[in-house]
Amino acid sequence: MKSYNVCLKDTAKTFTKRLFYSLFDCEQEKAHGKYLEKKFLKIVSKLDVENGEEIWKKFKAELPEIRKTLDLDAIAFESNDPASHSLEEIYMAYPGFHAISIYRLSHALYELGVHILPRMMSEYIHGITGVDIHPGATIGKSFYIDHGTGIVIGETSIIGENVKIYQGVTLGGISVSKNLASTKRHPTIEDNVCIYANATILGGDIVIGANSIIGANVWITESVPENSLVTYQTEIKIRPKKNGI
Ligand SMILES: CC(=O)OC[C@H](N)C(=O)O
Repeated sequence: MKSYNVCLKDTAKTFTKRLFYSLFDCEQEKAHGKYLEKKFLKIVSKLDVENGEEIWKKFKAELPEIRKTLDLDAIAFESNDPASHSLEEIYMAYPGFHAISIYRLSHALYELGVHILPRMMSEYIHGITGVDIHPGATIGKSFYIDHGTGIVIGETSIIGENVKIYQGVTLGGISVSKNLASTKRHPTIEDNVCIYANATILGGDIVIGANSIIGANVWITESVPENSLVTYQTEIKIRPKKNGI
């Protein structure tokens, strides 16, 4: 029987947690720098990834740029959410910001050709926040997720700059079949689009044009031109209660 090194899940969890801490906290960076390298090399060698040391060097060199991009995300959170009181609150308490942080770190590793560790990192943050962003997705600058929970962003999604999404949004595939593995299966969202709660947007050819607003609960399987407002009509009846009902 083949054995799988599943206890690496714990190692990947601690690695991801400390990587996040050290990205934003200089003291933590000093405390964990060596630890992170050691754990990274341990994980990738157990996962049969070649050139671990070279990958770590390249990844480390990308961290300052990732930090700058995340600082822009944090500003997007603070300037879009009327419920936030400071930038510090975003770093300390926002699940959406935690999720985009781990996504940007995992995406960098994915782009360096590492596959299982980035997926373990995204599953770690998925477990904490309910936000499931595949490390292969492409997400532009100043991305804002409000009320991050129940969100799914598929592997081949492409998201432009200044995009805002709310809880329950799915950017998914219209059909799921193994032979679609190397095709674009998930939508493209252009710059400045806002997608409200529980909208489901499906299909690799689907483009949501720039500056559009996608209303809550819509189900979209066709492209939307720039500057559109897409809403879902439902009929709600309100009447006085009769005999207690
Ligand atoms: C998000 C989504 O469409 O998932 C379905 C499948 N895992 C795929 O990547 O196509």
